[in-house]
Amino acid sequence: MAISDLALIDAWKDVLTLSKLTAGEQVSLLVSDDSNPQLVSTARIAVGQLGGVLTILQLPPLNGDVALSRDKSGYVGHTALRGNRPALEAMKHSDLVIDTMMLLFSPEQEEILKTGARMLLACEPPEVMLRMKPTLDDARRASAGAARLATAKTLTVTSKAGTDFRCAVGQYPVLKQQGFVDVKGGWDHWPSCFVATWPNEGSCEGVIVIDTGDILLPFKRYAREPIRIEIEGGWIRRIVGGFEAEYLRSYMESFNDPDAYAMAHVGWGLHKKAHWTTLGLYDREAGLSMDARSFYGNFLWSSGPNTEAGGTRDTPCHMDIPLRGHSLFLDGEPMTIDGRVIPEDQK
Ligand SMILES: O=c1ccc(O)c[nH]1
Repeated sequence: MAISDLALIDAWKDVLTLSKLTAGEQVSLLVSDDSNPQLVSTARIAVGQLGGVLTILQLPPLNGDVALSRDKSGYVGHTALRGNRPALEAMKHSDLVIDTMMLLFSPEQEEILKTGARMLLACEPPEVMLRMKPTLDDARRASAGAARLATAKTLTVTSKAGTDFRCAVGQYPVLKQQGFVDVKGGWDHWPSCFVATWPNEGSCEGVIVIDTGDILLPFKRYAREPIRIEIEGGWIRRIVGGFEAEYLRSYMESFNDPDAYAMAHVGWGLHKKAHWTTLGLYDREAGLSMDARSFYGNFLWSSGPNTEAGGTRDTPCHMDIPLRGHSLFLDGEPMTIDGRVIPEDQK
């Protein structure tokens, strides 16, 4: 449903203010051919009204001929920034980068963040961004989850459908997503609210069962039957089931890249305005489905790249799989039980 430019300009101003944009700061707005025009035009006005010094970087599209879908998260890491020194330097000299193109999982993103620039990814449909506009309350919940995750040594997950998974954590940083970026060198994504980390290398063991109705991204489909993922030593070894399992296997095989099978981030959703149901109501090409990644109490696990965590696996194949009805424990303490968030400070 359409929203007014005025509403979106106001939302940008709120999110940029939460992101501590101050007058005189250098802001780069990264745009590509499939950036949402209303997002771009309203961001320009909001940055201007807050006194930011704006540079717009328009980069050509890439990967269209190698990706198997139009989803920006369906082929990650290799971006039009590779080899483009002027654009990279502009971003490295910025205080804030607004990314409507999707640099996530690229080595260039890490290079930019190391300079202290803050980065905000923004590429969902405008009305979704408005509905899920970040608040300080989202930040409070995400910070509480992240603080608990930062001291954890083990993460275990179970479900009535048969998930029985464990891993050690602590080797990699915590990923806290709250929808705005208020720290130097920080990265965030409007809209989102969840926490995660990458398991210690080689430590993931067990089974994850994707049940009927669970979501597979970037397929943007609800599974119509269970899929059993068998994990040993940090790697997905077998994907067992019927058609759904065959589809997933076949998609992952098409990348012809062993790193696609590495376990990547694991965590739980903390957004109260994100819905499991919206995926069924939207055209599949409309956005990334941050509702699915963020809905309150999900168990979000993923496969493939870990460059975002400072690792070296930069495979373009990245699955994000948010599951319902799971129980997630840190050192035996429940964060979720059957998909319900338990700690008071994350409510
Ligand atoms: O915002 C995001 C989007 C995808 C992902 O894997 C992590 N965070």
